[in-house]
Amino acid sequence: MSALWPKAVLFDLDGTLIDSAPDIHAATNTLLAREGLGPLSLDVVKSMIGEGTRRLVERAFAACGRTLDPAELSARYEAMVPLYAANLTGLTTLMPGVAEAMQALQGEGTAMALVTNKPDFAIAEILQHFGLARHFPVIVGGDAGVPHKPAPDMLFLALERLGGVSAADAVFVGDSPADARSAQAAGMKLVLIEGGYSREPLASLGADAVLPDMRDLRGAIERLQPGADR
Ligand SMILES: O=C(O)COP(=O)(O)O
Ligand SMILES: [Mg+2]
Repeated sequence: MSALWPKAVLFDLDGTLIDSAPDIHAATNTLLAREGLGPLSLDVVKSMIGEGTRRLVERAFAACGRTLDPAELSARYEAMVPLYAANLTGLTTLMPGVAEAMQALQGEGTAMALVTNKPDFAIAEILQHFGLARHFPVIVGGDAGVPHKPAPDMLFLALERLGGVSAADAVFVGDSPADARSAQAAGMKLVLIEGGYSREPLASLGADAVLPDMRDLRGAIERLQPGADR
């Protein structure tokens, strides 16, 4: 890979680096059960992940026939935080090929950042647990104070914190429509990885590459280099 491109690779977390759905599923069903609701299946909860935990809680209650007003939703979100915080990694696994892909990029000196809609309370412990923390000098999480993906703002904030990398010199790696739309709005190259939590077929999202898993991430990024032979 050229030493000049890409200058940075930005990663999504849930459904891209980790399969966190089983722990999110368990916490969600505990929350619902307190009100005599649920349980929801793992696949249903997977389909609710991607736009942050508050949105997930709203969707979970809606799926049980409970439309929450903003104050009711805030109370349920506040109750979800300790439930999920108590079990962030017990059932969660690293997605295939992640460790190797991170190692390869790190070895080439590519700057990396994490850009996740996941709330901040959950991020550090998960990264630590899976040995990923050292790869991410920059983390933009769900409490960063800028609009969530699919808006491009979190990606721009990460590029700024990496020292002012331009979007044209960066690649975003994610699993969902929110990831696709944020990268496209930011003007970044986009790689989508199968096996995450997308509610839409990845082939329909206009990615520069769709990969079955992270194993060939480095090669796929190399092929996206402007001017590279296809
Ligand atoms: O918590 C979520 O809903 C999604 O998080 P992600 O942006 O890392 O996929
Ligand atoms: Mg995701």
